[in-house]
Amino acid sequence: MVTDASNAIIEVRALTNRFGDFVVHEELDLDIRRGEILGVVGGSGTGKSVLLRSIVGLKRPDGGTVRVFGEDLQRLTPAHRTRLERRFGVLFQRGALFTSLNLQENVALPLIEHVGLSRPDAERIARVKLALTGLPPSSAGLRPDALSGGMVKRAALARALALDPEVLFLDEPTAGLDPIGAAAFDRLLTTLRDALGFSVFLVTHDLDTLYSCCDRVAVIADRRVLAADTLEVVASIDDPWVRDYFHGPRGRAAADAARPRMGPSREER
Ligand SMILES: Nc1ncnc2c1ncn2[C@@H]1O[C@H](COP(=O)(O)OP(=O)(O)OP(=O)(O)O)[C@@H](O)[C@H]1O
Repeated sequence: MVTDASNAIIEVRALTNRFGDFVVHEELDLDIRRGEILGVVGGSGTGKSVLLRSIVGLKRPDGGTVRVFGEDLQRLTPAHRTRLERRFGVLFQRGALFTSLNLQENVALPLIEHVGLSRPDAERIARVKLALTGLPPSSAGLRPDALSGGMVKRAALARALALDPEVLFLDEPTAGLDPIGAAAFDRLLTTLRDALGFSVFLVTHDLDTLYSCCDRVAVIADRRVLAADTLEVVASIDDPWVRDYFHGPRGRAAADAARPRMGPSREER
């Protein structure tokens, strides 16, 4: 999908984050555009999750601004901010489903808490969301510990979709899945984005995911966004981490696997 630079729904400007003396981000700029799947990559500890948390309002930045749907997050009243945050769906790295609740109850919870739906109505919608993510009706009554890793990810995605978000934040959604499960999750994400039109901020280490579903890729290095562009442009940047990541053995394998779909690379044309 080609996205329009003028259509940014989230604008991060001069963001600074630190923990004590340790500076994670310094003057970091990044846009998330309407309808895109933006992959966010970078070495371990470069601040991808902290960036996600700053945007969704879980970490107060030490400097800079985060504008979401045109509004400066820091300047909103708590009530306004809560309303705005309801337009986000978040899937955290470690699943974050309640283990004591079954899937239907897990997905229904935000609808009861944030929208005030009755339990039967919320559970009816929850079953629709579970079906959207490809889970069978029989899964609704199961608890997370009775499911495979791939099913847990789907259920967590169903919960992130509970409130029909305009932006979905995913922190390493395919971590821990086998390659077939990961590829199925990538396809599911693309299908749902195409059908529902949300935007996605996707933190990942998974090169196959970048090739199969991301419209743009942002590389975080040295406390900033080194580049945010199409995969082809980003992979051609002259930077040691980019070279190792995109052009090492795993990067070449992912590029080879994607080539039949994406066509020849720039060097091959
Ligand atoms: N609450 C915290 N207190 C202190 N330091 C923190 C806290 N949260 C994150 N950090 C530090 O900030 C840096 C960035 O963390 P973050 O989790 O965003 O990295 P990441 O790029 O997502 O890493 P990975 O790819 O390994 O998940 C790390 O050095 C981490 O130790």
